[in-house]
Amino acid sequence: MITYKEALSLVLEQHLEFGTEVVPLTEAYNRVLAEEIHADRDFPPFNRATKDGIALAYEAIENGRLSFEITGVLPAGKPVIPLEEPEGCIEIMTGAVVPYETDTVVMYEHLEVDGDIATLKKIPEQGQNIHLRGSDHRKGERILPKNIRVLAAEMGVLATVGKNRVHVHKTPRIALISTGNELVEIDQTPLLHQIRRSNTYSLYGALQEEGIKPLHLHLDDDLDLMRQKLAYLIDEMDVLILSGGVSKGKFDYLPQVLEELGVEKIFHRVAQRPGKPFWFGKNRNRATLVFSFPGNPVSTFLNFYLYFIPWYFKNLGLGYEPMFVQLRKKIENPSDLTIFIGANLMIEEGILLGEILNSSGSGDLAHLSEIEGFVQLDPRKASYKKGEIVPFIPVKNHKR
Ligand SMILES: Nc1nc2c(c(=O)[nH]1)N[C@H]1C(S)=C(S)[C@@H](COP(=O)(O)OP(=O)(O)OC[C@H]3O[C@@H](n4cnc5c(N)ncnc54)[C@H](O)[C@@H]3O)O[C@H]1N2
Ligand code: MOO
Repeated sequence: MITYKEALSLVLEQHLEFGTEVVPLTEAYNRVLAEEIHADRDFPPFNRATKDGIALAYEAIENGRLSFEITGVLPAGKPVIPLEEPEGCIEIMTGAVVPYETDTVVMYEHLEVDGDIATLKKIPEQGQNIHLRGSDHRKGERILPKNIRVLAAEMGVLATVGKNRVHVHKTPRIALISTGNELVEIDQTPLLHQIRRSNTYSLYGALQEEGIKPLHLHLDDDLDLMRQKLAYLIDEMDVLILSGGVSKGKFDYLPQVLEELGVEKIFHRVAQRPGKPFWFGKNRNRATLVFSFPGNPVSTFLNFYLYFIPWYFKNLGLGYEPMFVQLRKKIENPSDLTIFIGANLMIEEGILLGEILNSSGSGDLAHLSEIEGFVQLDPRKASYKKGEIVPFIPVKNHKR
């Protein structure tokens, strides 16, 4: 049996090409950019007034002038007009082009306006209230790198450079498959020996958070049916995520069927709890990856965030920085497995703390909605002290 660290690095070694595609900007949200974005003009493209008021030439103030005749009005969206008289001023609105002959904008609140004469209530600073052309970015400068997620701010940046069609990485074709004869559809009333399938619904949501719409299906523990359906899915999909049927039970057929179908086992079983019987493999010809997670609800859920998410982020070139928290209480891990315990985050005096929550084990599905992630405790004779720093695997807000 391999360690969690070894298993993770074997997963992260795998690379799949999903290809790229062009989508309309309104559909680019949550996708990953496959092109660098450059400023198509200076940012801002002209000297822009940042207040409603008047534009004037500061030299006139230096010459002792406090009152200015308004010689024109300049709204945003109109071509610039010149200041004809150096002793005059132009009424200007936020977002309008500051006339070349002027260098200072004074807002209405600092003026007394009587007819077409504006008088300063106080002496302004030269150059104030002007957002200078090119001061944010120069034309041609890179303003967004490749391989970042398009979120709200990026949508705005793409819009401002006129990208109504955006080059993004394709999302992978993923099949999400539950297995097990004890599972019934969620609209059915289970008999005493049955339960509704829930694991793949958790992961359906988790994949949707990544902008992925998986194919969602169920397989009964029937060898022939499994062979037939999985053969098709291995051909058609980039990734198979399975839940259940990978431990030592008499009907745990998956490892056997997957290998029969040419999916090479990379490992089976990891020295971790929960999630130990995880089976991971790859079909080399078709480059399909198979994440076959143990069926206990917490095991499936944890392993998805432990292995699939870091792999997916790395595969797309998105950063995935490990996160750490301080333990709020002393805790032991005398076992020989890496254990993962559900925890919440809290901040005390600016320090991120992990508070461990009690749960009744890997079948405790309802508890998952209360946790923000899992703390990772490697096997160790000495106990983990209060205040010790340990890795944390976030399951909420993991998009950093
Ligand atoms: N002799 C051994 N028995 C078991 C071992 C072992 O090493 N030796 N490992 C245990 C561990 S750890 C786990 S985890 C489970 C995993 O077993 P499987 O992957 O074969 O999962 P199943 O037996 O199919 O299911 C386990 C459990 O989870 C429920 N389940 C499965 N799928 C779903 C679903 N989609 N939604 C909700 N619940 C699901 C299933 O009904 C079972 O209760 O094996 C241990 N046994
Ligand atoms: O690994 Mo199992 O996931 O302990 O319950």
